[in-house]
Amino acid sequence: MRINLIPSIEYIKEEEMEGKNVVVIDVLRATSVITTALYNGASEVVTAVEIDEALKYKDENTLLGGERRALKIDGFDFSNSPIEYSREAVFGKRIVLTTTNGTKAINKSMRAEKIFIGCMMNGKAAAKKIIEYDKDAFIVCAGTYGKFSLDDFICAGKIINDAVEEKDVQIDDFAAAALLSYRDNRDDVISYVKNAYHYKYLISIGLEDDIKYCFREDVFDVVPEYRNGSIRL
Ligand SMILES: O=C(O)[C@H](CS(=O)(=O)O)OP(=O)(O)O
Ligand SMILES: [Mg+2]
Repeated sequence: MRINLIPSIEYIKEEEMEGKNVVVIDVLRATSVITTALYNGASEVVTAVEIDEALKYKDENTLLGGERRALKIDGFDFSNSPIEYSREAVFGKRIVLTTTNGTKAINKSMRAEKIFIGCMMNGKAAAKKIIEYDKDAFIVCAGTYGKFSLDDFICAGKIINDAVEEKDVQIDDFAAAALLSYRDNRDDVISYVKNAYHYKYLISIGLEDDIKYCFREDVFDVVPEYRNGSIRL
């Protein structure tokens, strides 16, 4: 089995995903939000690319979350801060999420056989999941505004590290670079991520706690999966 890394949305070739499994990563912060919400008992997460599309889902059992320029959208229940998606807030609720990068990366991965949601907090579980299926897989980094982003890259490195420790898999050179970056920086991943544009932007608007939250490793043993229009455990 082989794991290839797609470094950002602009590198996705949708036709290459046919018959492969995919782990989509947007560690800051969409896939960290999805994993947190489902772990805390949300019934499902539906992704919407546009704000108007998300608003159409609103009903008494549905909460809207997401961001534009990393800020809460008018009329929405949550921003894109995973810390807001507590058990008290989301248990039994459907969440509709629209974000700049992560929900687009999920949408562009629809042709894959299986679509899993990965982040630092469920990295080991996500690695085990792709190994369990023993099928060629892509790790898709959402990136920021379509471009490569260090935060997703090091998270991919963590998942690849966990996968190669589990099984002797082949990896492409992007995956090897991510693996080396993770291994060289695993003792202080946040110092590595400080070099990322997106880190600096989130810090500038006061979201340091979100970054610390998202870079905790293996605190959730669940792997959300997209199936038939929504993401569930
Ligand atoms: O909320 C986030 O962290 C980003 C927003 S942006 O890149 O600053 O516009 O969204 P995401 O889709 O989770 O990367
Ligand atoms: Mg992001």
